Amino acid sequence: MTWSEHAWATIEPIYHAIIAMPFIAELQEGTLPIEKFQFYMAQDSGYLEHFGRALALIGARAQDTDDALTFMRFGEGAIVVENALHESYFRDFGVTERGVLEPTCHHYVHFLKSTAALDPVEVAMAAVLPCFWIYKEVGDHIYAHQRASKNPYRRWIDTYAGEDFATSVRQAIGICDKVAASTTDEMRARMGEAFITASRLEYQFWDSAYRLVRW
Ligand SMILES: Cc1ncc(CN)c(N)n1
Repeated sequence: MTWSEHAWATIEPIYHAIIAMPFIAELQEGTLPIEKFQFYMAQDSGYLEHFGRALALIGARAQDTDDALTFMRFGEGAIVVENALHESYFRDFGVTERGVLEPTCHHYVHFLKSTAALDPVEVAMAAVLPCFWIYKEVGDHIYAHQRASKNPYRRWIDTYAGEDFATSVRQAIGICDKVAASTTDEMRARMGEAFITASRLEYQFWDSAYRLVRW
């Protein structure tokens, strides 16, 4: 079993809890109240900026230059491509400003940035993996189960169910498996812990958007 297969098996209950969340079910049906999606969008815009910074930092710290380049490109993608996407979502969904990072987003981005800066780079790579992998699985799940012919959230769903994103996800998983294969059991366990923490925070991110949790 590869490191990533084992890691995914450990977060399977979290993933199932995520796809059972009202936020995801209502996104899929197109019935999610607009203010919950607006809250999510505004927080996610802040998230993506800091996620991009964390990815660039991991790129700078990666041992292998190909991996460094891949992570720098991930960072560019998060900041440039996804923020541009969010600008158009802001217009389409009537979000006027990003606002402050609310508690869950604040905690999540600071977990990612401190891990990227201070923990071994393998652990940092594992910490950002759920941001790729869970979104891919959730995007595929929603895409496969959607029934509404006119879903206002269709473009969002298509982004994460698309082939471009799938390619990045495969690359991120591949790099984690490669670095895991050449490190110690202790480091693999630390990678697993970081993967679980970020997966929990993915759950919290959607949950707090559904409940509109503010400071
Ligand atoms: C909170 C969060 N996590 C992950 C992704 C996907 N890059 C995202 N847009 N937002």
